[in-house]
Amino acid sequence: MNKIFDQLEFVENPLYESIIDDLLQRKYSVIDNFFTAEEVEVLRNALLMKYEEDQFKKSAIGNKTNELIEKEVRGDFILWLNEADAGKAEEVFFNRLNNLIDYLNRTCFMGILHKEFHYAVYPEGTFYKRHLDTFQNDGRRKLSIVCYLNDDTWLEENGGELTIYVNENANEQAVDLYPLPGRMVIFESQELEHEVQRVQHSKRLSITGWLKTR
Ligand SMILES: O=C(O)CCC(=O)C(=O)O
Ligand SMILES: [Fe+2]
Repeated sequence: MNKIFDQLEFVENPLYESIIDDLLQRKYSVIDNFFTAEEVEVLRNALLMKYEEDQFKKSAIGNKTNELIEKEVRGDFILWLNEADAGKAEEVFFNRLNNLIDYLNRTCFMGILHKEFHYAVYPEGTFYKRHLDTFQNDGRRKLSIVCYLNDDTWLEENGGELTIYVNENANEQAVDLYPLPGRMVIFESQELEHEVQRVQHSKRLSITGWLKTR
């Protein structure tokens, strides 16, 4: 199909439009129920199976120092996803994300060419100290995306909030977001510092990733 038909077929998507509006206005967007309860359950089960099979690795931080210092910064365990040999669960995930990426590229000329995603498990007692995602020394990271895979028994006292630091009229404000199942948070990687508060009583499950240019 040629370009003109492509454009004629374009259908405005209200959800994606609201994400774009949020990003333009405040550099982050929170989308509850981006994934359905069933999709979250399937992804959570896939994550837990791999976690129990010991496929996860202790996360590292940009400048490799020693284990002790790393634990003081971030305590999660991760497993990178490979879209090329994704299972059924991850296929649903990538389809949904690719749709959003296509839309962003078409409507905002975002120029997103690459993406990288990993599963993450924050065991009880762990956290990720305040940082910018360019900490990982990757200037190509444009948008950070986090999708939460906890079950619906997740309680406020479990902590694990994602705190995003936003500047409003030169005042810094901390926005606390609970890792609720099906919730997706998307924010500007180069702009917003954020942290994961200490997780209590349970482990915190998610997929985190980046949309990248060039
Ligand atoms: O899990 C989250 O809410 C955020 C994770 C994060 O900041 C990161 O992996 O860089
Ligand atoms: Fe981060």
